[in-house]
Amino acid sequence: MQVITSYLKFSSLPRVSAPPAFPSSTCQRVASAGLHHLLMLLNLFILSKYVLLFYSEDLLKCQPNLKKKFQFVFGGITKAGNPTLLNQIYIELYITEGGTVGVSDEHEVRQTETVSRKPDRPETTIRQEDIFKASSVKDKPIRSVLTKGVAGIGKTVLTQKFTLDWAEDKANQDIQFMFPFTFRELNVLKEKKFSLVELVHHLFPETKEAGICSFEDFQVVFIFDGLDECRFTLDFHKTTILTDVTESTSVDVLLINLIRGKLLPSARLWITTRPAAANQIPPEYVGVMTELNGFTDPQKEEYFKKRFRDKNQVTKIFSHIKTSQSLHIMCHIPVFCWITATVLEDVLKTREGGELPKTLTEMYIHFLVVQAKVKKVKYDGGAETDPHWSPESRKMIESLGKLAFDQLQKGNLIFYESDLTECGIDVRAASVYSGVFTQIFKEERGLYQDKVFCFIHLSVQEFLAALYVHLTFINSGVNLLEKHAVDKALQSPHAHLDLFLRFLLGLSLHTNQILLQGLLTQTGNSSLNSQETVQYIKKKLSENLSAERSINLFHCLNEINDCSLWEEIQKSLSSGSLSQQKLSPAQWSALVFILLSSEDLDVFDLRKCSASEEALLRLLPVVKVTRKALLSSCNFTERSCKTLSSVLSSQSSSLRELDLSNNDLQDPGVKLLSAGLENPQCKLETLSLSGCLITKDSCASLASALRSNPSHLRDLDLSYNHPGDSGVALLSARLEDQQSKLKNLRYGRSYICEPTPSANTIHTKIKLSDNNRKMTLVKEDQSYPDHHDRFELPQLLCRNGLTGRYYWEVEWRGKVDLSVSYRGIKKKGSSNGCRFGSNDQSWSLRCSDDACYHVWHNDKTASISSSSSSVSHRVGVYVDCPGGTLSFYRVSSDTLIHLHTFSTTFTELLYPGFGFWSPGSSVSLCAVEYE
Ligand SMILES: Nc1ncnc2c1ncn2[C@@H]1O[C@H](COP(=O)(O)OP(=O)(O)OP(=O)(O)O)[C@@H](O)[C@H]1O
Repeated sequence: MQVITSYLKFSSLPRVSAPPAFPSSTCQRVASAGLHHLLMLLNLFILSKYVLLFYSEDLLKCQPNLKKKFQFVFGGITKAGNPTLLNQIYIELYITEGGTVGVSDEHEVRQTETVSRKPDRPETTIRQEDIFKASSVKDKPIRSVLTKGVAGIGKTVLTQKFTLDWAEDKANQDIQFMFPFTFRELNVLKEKKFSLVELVHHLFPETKEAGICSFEDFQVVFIFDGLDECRFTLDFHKTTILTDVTESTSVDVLLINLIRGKLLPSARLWITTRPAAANQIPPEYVGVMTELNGFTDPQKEEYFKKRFRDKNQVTKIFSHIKTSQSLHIMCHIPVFCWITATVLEDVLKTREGGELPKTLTEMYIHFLVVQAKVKKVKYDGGAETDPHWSPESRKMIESLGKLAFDQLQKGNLIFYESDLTECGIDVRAASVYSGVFTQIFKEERGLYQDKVFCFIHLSVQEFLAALYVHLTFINSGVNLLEKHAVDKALQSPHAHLDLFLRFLLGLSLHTNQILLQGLLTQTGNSSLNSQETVQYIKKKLSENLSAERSINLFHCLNEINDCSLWEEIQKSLSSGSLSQQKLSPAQWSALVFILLSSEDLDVFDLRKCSASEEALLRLLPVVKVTRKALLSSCNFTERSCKTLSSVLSSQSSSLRELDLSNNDLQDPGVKLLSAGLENPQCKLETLSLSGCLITKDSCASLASALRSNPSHLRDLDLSYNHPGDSGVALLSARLEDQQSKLKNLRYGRSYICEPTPSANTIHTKIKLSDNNRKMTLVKEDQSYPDHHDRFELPQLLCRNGLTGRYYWEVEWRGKVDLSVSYRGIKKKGSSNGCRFGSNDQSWSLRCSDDACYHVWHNDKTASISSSSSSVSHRVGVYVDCPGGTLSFYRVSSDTLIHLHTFSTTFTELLYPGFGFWSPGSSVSLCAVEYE
């Protein structure tokens, strides 16, 4: 074989047996060679051609085996029933490039790089057959791809399709060998020793039969599916370097060296994993990171069309799914489509309408019930109306549950006969079990031709394991988990108890226990008390968990219908514990998934999560289902306008009120937005564009949009902009139009109020005059009665508690503070706790004749840029309490020039306040006219 290989090196090797073209280099050499040489070259060419034919035939032997192995999927396979062809049910999956390898302490620098590069790079999608041709890596071939995806998103099916397309000559014809491994298979070889060549021969015996012992000269692809299931410790630090493909060692050493690129460096690798286990591979060995994002809405429908060929049945089932938002959303994950299809097929057969499953646990309970029914009717000869749980089937679930739990604890996903016996499952009956509960338990021919077993999908094992823990506690009071289930899941190294925890929590709900009536002979307290668990989860969420772990805990809260979920997600996002830049696209979609399936989101306040464009784009599906979106002061640009415009023109959008105030949208942004507004589908009723730096051009596009679609918008707020007289005229014409619904138009200065100084807080040396509208710091004490609220510093609060939006204007002299403050600001003493702007209770613009303007909050200051700070003595203050903004403007010949905006969340009632620094300094409240 060595000789053959060296000849193969000489020419380029086509994978199929087509005769190779006479190499052009050979032709050139022929021209210049003598006869002797000519004959020699001819011999060599014929020999190489012969070898290629011979070898290609061997290569071809591998393909049919792979084809045979991968043409079916488990979903729907029954031993007695019809196998499902992968090509028949396959839906093209949406793979995105990007995402980061999980948290890994050793490679922080590299990770920071990856993360910080990410926002500039738009996500690109890749087709399955192009997985080694990612667009982000153009300059060199991609050696390794790591694909992350949550449980059941379709990683295995994807690798299967990739292999099948190759084996069927449909794609990637430059690859000569493809070796698809699963970590499940490899785990079984944990104790054995192999060289790489022996390992390939062992798992792909056809390569051994063909005598193929060397792969250096071929384009070889290794696929390793399910890194999360890996039971080896992959220690990249300590494992010795191995370069010899014929040297025997343990499988983990082979794997590590393949991944490092030391062993068979020419090979390409594709590894798939659930996200939490991705960090087992150091980022430097990952050429490209990709993520699987599940089905889009049309793909969900396509799935059901392919699954049920009867059109009526598809329409019936799919319209059922659509009646439950959470179910429809859940079907974004393919395995739930499969389970849903199985469940609904049964539900619709037995009863029309009725409650549809909403959570994962509910869905799997229904699935189990369906299996019990099938067993009863198909195998036990029972009638449809008989109770579906019998003492035998109860016993069977208990035994399968024990097996699932014991093996999950040990990290085993493949079992031997001895494991079954240990759980009280009769080995002889095992085949009956797999025949009966075919969709739960399947029998596979193992590597040594002995029988091995596994559950039809890992999630089914996770569900049955949780059910077993629950049953044991209810029946005997024994808690099989030595510690709190949440801790146990959080401490499991590759998050392999995450789904288990979700199911366990789900089973603690009484409503779910009812669904299991007949299997559970009694309902009762589960090992987890829902309320205590909610508190415990919230505590854990406040600790520094990885995004994956936090997201699983959100799923858990959802599973027990906890209504504070949205609040918790907001908290994590706004506190930075779930840092928005670090969330991968799939993690964002997981958050959206949780939010949409759990909450009735009437009002959505983006600022409570993160006031940014990035967050808006990620959470857009949430914006679409809310009635009122508060998006003020979020640093939006034109990009957001374009996206929001598409939401406005979407028929399915529920949005009726949109607050975009205090974003620098400017005219191009508003133009984009107007395109959405003019769409007849747009049903927006209230739009606020206050303080968006817009001019008469925006008014023109808005007026034109309102002419095209006059039937919905009622309130339009354009205050604090520069519409000019012509802009105002254009929009005022819409107010007068009979057809138009527009009733309220705000522009110019709006929300005007006049603060009233509070006599109880005013410092004794501040004199009130001009009907209490002028305040001056004087040298003499004024005669105010004693009051515990009186400031000991020369300042005062006004009486007006602010809750909405307000604007006031003042004329000032000397050195003064124009402030807003919570009422609780300290009054006594002269420390920072009392002075406006020097604490977290108050915000202040300090104006002084000589030092221009400075803003102050919490003892931190910033000066205002010189271009806008040429001092005028008239200042406008605009506060938007719900929007969390406080803006200051310089007023110059009736124009507002923006000085500064504080963006925050006001947690208490605000009060206007004024402070004075030098005797003679004064503030006068101005009368402002509505425009
Ligand atoms: N592209 C697809 N088209 C149609 N059905 C799919 C597709 N991907 C997955 N499915 C369905 O979902 C099931 C689960 O998919 P798969 O086993 O590939 O998920 P996974 O991501 O490997 O899950 P896990 O991490 O739990 O191992 C499949 O058996 C199949 O029924």
